[in-house]
Amino acid sequence: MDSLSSTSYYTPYAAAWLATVALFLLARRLRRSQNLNPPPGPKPWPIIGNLNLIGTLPHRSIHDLSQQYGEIMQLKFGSFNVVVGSSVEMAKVFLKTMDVNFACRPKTAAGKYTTYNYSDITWSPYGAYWRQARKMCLMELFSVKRLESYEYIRVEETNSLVKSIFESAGEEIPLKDLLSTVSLNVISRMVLGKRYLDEESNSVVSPDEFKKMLDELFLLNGVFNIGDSIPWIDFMDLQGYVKRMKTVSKKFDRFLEHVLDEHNERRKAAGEKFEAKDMVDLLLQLADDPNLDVKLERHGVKAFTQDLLAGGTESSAVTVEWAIAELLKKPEIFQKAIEELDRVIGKDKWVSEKDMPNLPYIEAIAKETMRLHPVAPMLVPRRARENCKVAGYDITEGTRVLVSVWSIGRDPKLWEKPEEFYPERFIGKEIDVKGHDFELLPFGAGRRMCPGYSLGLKVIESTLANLLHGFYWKLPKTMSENDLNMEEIFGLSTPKKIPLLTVAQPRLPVEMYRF
Ligand code: HEM
Repeated sequence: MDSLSSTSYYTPYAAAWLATVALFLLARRLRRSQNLNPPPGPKPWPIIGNLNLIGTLPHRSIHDLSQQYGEIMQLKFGSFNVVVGSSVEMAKVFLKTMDVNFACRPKTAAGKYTTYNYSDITWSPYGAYWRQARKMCLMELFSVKRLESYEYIRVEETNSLVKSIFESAGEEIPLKDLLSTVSLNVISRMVLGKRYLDEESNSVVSPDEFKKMLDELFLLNGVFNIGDSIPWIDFMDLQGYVKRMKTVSKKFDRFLEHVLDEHNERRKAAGEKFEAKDMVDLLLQLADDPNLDVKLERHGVKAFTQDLLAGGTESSAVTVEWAIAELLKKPEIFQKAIEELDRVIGKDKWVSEKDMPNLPYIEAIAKETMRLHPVAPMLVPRRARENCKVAGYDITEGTRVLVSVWSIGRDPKLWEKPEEFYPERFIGKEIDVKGHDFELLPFGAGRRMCPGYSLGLKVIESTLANLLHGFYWKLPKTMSENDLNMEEIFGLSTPKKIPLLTVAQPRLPVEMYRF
């Protein structure tokens, strides 16, 4: 009784006290924001901020704005500050000097609904769970030894790509479809232990359906979902994206449950003699490890597996499709590539991964493609963990940070005739794509840099080299170089808007295509 009466006695005082504290904090925040010196940027509208300035290709809208406001600018997306760095100097600050402050990701609907509530690698916040995930990538999943041990898979799958192109010689080929089949097969065999998605195998999802699921996942992870910027209208799901996220994530879950069950059954049956042969085996073993700093739960294993499948499939196929499209516009580059391949490899051999250091022109084509068509034109968004100053400007905690590698790749101060596809610009230059040279960052840099970059690079370079070695490439008869549409669509990756149709003719002796 006593306690009840004392509670009611104190309630008005507590409410008044709370209101005073809230007012004090609000006033302090206001005072502080008035004293801040934010990066330059367009004046935001109430509620929407600057969202009215962002078109269907956000990287292009943001590039145009940065031409006006400079190498560091601040936009407002709904109620969130978004800072964009679009020069080598700014990329260095965000991804190197102050990387630790920007190594977090914003909370987005995509992270919540498509990756088991941020349990994957890409969307998990900076902290012990994410650090452990990166350690697993470095030590286990993408170690040099592990990648080498899977080389035979990459060779077999490239051979089967070459064979299927050979069988369609002279016909119009939708190249990206074939390329994503190869990368899906490579990654599926490395991660899941087999081509789960063979037409014949009894998979719960058909290969076509799975590719559609991956496209949808990539798109939804990159779209500008209004609810992420204006949280109080999130529940309305005005663009219908959240509904689509929930649908695609249900489909993935059904598939991943099936994969994990099969792997666990095999593990149980093998008992003590069990040996991990693919990445899911490794992840399940890690999930059983009592010494892990942070427990890896079943949904974590599913989220990591999905990240590996998605990261490994789409990006390399998109890049190789862009490379061939650029070459079809400039046939003289084909000629130079062929000269190098004939001289270094010869017509009686296919290109192996070990040959790549001897093929500087092919490497240059790959780099030039990634300069003009980076898969993630503004990387994956980061989030400021604390207030800080960059270039004399104040960046407040929670600000979303984009690094426009798309703008850096087109910066006339760095590249002569930046819009021109000109692989020669890399010949004799020590610029690599591994996060050291900030003028070319297709995989990002720093703590959040792509953990799969060496696998991605191997797949891109050797697929491209063998496609150029094995075939002459032409546009369909009804098309000229000027008809070739080079527009892109925006998502987490940036593929060609209109998939490339092309015609291949074998270039090597017929017996070379019998595997
Ligand atoms: C052409 C190939 C690839 C390209 C261009 C690419 C590009 C990128 C980029 C730009 C990022 C964001 C980096 C940042 O925020 O600074 C990233 C992150 C990531 N990539 Fe890749 N990637 C490729 C291949 C792969 C492969 C093969 C895998 C795995 C099998 C993979 C898995 C990931 C993961 C898990 C992250 C998130 C890392 C984190 O947030 O800590 N990627 N990738």
